[in-house]
Amino acid sequence: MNVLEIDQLCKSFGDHPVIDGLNLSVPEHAVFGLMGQNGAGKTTTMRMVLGLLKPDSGTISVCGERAVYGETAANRHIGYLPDVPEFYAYMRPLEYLRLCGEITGMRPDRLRARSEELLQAAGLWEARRRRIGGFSRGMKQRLGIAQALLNEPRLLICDEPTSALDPIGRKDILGLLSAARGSTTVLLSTHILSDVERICDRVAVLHQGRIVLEGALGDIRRRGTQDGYRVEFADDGTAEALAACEELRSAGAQAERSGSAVTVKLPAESGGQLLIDLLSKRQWAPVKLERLEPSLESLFLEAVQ
Ligand SMILES: Nc1ncnc2c1ncn2[C@@H]1O[C@H](COP(=O)(O)OP(=O)(O)OP(=O)(O)O)[C@@H](O)[C@H]1O
Repeated sequence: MNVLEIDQLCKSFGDHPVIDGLNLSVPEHAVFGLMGQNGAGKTTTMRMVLGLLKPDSGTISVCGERAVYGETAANRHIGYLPDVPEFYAYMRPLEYLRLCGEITGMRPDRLRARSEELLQAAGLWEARRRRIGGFSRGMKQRLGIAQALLNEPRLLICDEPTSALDPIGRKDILGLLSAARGSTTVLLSTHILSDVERICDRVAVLHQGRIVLEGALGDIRRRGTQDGYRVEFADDGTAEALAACEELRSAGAQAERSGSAVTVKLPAESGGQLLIDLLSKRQWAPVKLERLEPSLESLFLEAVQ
């Protein structure tokens, strides 16, 4: 079942179309990375899912329930972590969670148990007597996740949750989001590709208002239009000869030499056979031949160019 379904969504600001026929399905229990350049419309999309912004057209369903601008009914399925969560600085974490739980009508015994459990999971139990005003950005982000998970939402939406954090803070947040996948579905917007590679099982790239690339991370890698190899020789001369080889160029390949190794990028349809045939015909025996996994960065750049 899909926790989130977006169908033909459009949104313009003035005469500037930001979202232009967006379709997106987020399956249950995925950690789904919504990628896009600055200004691609990731936050705009999330605000429409939360009913905070009115789409010009199109539909959004959360757990089968229509999300409507200005109405909060579909939001009971959603936990939301904004990029910079705001807190009352004078409060302590348990007080803050109690306030949030009371606002949404949680039962007092359930609220207490859930708050304690989430503070432990977020690594904030030791800090439970400190005021939030003295928390680091990473601690605030972890408290934000605890708060967003309080009501056991089916969908946790996080808007660039790691962008302001140092590597340790990032690792903590990614660990928490990854652990949350057992109990919820995580939709995470980001332009940090290494974060996506670390925790997401599905990704979508938003560009010019639409999804231009979408799927499971492994499938997307296989779908790249270039097939890369690294060929290493015992000497620089053979590497130079391969890099300059006319047959590679006429097959639409790119070759780049570094010392005695050559990186060859072949069009996907020609496959590695072309390279193997060439090495055998010229009797250029490599000491090492490896296939390169396309990086998410190269796939992302290919999708948005
Ligand atoms: N309320 C608004 N009024 C006018 N233009 C807006 C408004 N909100 C967003 N925009 C414009 O819509 C476009 C998409 O913005 P949005 O914040 O959704 O992008 P984003 O993908 O989240 O970017 P970033 O990664 O930089 O946060 C931008 O050009 C932005 O200037």
